[in-house]
Amino acid sequence: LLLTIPTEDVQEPPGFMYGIVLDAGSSHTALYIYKWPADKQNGTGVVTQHSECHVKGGGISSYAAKQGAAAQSLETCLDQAVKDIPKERHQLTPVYLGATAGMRLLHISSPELAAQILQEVGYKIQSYPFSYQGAAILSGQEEGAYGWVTVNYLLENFIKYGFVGRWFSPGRPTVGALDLGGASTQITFATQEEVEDGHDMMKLHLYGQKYSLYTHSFLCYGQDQVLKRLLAHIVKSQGYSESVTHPCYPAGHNRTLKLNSIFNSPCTAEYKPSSYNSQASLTVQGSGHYEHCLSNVSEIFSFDSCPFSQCSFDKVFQPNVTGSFMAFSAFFYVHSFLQHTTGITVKTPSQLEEAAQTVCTMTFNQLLLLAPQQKSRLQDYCASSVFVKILMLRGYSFDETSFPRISFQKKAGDASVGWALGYMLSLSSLLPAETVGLRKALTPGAWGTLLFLFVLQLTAVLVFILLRACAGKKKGGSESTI
Ligand SMILES: Nc1ncnc2c1ncn2[C@@H]1O[C@H](COP(=O)(O)OP(=O)(O)OP(=O)(O)O)[C@@H](O)[C@H]1O
Ligand SMILES: [Ca+2]
Repeated sequence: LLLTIPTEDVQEPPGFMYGIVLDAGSSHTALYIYKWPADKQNGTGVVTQHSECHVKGGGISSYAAKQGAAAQSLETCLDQAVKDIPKERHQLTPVYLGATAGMRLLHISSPELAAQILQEVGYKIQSYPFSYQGAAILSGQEEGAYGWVTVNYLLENFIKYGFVGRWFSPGRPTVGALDLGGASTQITFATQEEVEDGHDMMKLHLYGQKYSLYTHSFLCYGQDQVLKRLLAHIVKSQGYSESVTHPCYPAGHNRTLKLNSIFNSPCTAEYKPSSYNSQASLTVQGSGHYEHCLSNVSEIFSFDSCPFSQCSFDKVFQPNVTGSFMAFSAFFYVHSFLQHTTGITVKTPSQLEEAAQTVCTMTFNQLLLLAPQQKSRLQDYCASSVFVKILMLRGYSFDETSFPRISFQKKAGDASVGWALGYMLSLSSLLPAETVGLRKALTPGAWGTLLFLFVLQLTAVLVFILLRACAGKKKGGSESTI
């Protein structure tokens, strides 16, 4: 009967709820729309990505000098969101803006400008029909932790829907998250080891499980800022002359730039000359010399003196890396460029080194033939690859065993990997601390019928037993008379 009676989980067609996150990164802003079935119990792992929109131009912090321009840059994507989300859901749709390292840097150099930009983008979002939930600068720890939440939510490592119609804890280990942005980089993973610096520790309570995370964000170690710092270091070490040799640029490749474009960031302050003409031109001449590139990139890290039992670099504590990792954003771009241009499958530390070395010795024209659509970035891939190699192998200490357990990807299923999804899940009620129990429900009609049939069956059995007993007595009585 249970098999034949139709059960219903929903009384009406489900419909979706929506949520929007604007990821205001240092190099660009992306708008993500997420959705989940409107009737589903909170927290049951059903949030998926509906669509995404990439804002043209730079990150919001790059519009510091132009009042109103940062807000205006978001219009196209916000207009798109109005079209992507059904009209009747607009007012129920929360919208969050989170800014990362570009705004952290602007906050260092000019807190007033940073506040003004946040305010103007906030006003712009509020002019749309959605439910505005604020515009904030995320701390490095938040950025790392939300990235980790996204990765593990998408991999269904917190809870999973079983075929018997119940959510359960899959009991799998979680996966670490490695994010390489334009201005900062984050490493986050669950660890049993003691985290010696309290700033790098985060405790999360999700779905009835406790997670102890190590997370650290390195400001000025995002790809764009590293390239800037490398140039600044080269300019300084070659005596601030008007023309410098860059060992990580392809041999024979030249470039001219303004000194201001190197020294306009707090990340290059330590290399800045005491006085200089910001409009002066600098000629950079590539030499494509792998060994020199390696030593110059190594010099922008500090590997000496550690106040803890062990450090990654720059006096930052790090426990041993453990388990699997997902590496996204520029880790993915660099990894896929290396594999595409060199034909080497980069799965081990030595393959990473071999591929980086190969790219560093290629000429600009060789690179252009292999990746013509990336013309403006080609000069930087050798430096970025060498940086990724040093950061992962010497900094984070991934080795022959742990490196192959890193998966380089920008998407998991249909969703982009980054902190945005984890941010929305955490700020809304979609990520409960306690475990969720969900049962199949019967419609009242079916429940009543079953109850009636059960009572009927019970009565029939009782009547049957009673009749049998009576018949037995009668039989016994007639026997005694014989
Ligand atoms: N398609 C691409 N190919 C290669 N590199 C890219 C591509 N798109 C972006 N990048 C570069 O990758 C780096 C990281 O980009 P991403 O968008 O993750 O940074 P962001 O979010 O703007 O920065 P942050 O997280 O530090 O605030 C940047 O240096 C960016 O210029
Ligand atoms: Ca980012």
